[in-house]
Amino acid sequence: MTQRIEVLADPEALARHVADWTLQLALSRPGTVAIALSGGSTPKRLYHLLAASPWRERMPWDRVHLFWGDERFVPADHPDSNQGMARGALIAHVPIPPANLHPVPVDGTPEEAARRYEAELRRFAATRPGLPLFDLQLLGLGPDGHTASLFPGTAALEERAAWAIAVIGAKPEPRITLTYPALENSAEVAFLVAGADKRAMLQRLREGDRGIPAGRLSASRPVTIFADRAAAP
Ligand SMILES: O=C(O)[C@H](O)[C@@H](O)[C@H](O)[C@H](O)COP(=O)(O)O
Repeated sequence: MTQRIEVLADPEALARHVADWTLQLALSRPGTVAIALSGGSTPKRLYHLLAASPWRERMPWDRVHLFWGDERFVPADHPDSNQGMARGALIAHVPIPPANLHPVPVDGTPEEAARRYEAELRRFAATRPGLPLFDLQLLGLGPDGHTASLFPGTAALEERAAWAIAVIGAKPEPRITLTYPALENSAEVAFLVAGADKRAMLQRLREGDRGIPAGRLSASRPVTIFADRAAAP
């Protein structure tokens, strides 16, 4: 993975910078703008900003399609839901058409819900021939080196065919995660990394350490890491 890093003073500066960057990216696309969101605490401020002035007014919401890189298998109104977090921080406050929302299903069994999400992704991909699945994949970095719900030592790390799979046993609740082939199928991949507790893992990510899940991503385009100074001194 080729990567570049941008270091911002603190989480607030990081969120503002990524909000500007996301806006520019969205405005540079002529058609649909497919963004896969991440869960976690770091992007929440970004989502709040995109729902506020001046980003809210400038984003081409009618062309933006939102997906999720991973989801906890809990109802959307559960405090742990990534969809719920994005709805509360962003979606409820912007004029995005409901048809442009592509949340991960959380009904039925996790395995079957993952298959339905995969089908949704493939349907969407078919509407943009010649383009990657996503324009932007936002990712976080866990303290154990995980990204999306690709956790160390899980079978999901080896999946090269399916785009979405269920991850059972890594966390108390089942997860549904996009796999490397889907995460890598994006024009831009951006990691948002903040806080001193991420320092060691960020160092490993920067070294391209394939011993951590985040380090195994091999995107065809350079990956951008947006970090705050606490994470990247
Ligand atoms: O739903 C999730 O848990 C994630 O998508 C996960 O991969 C997250 O991005 C990292 O754990 C970083 O989370 P923080 O931003 O909270 O550190």
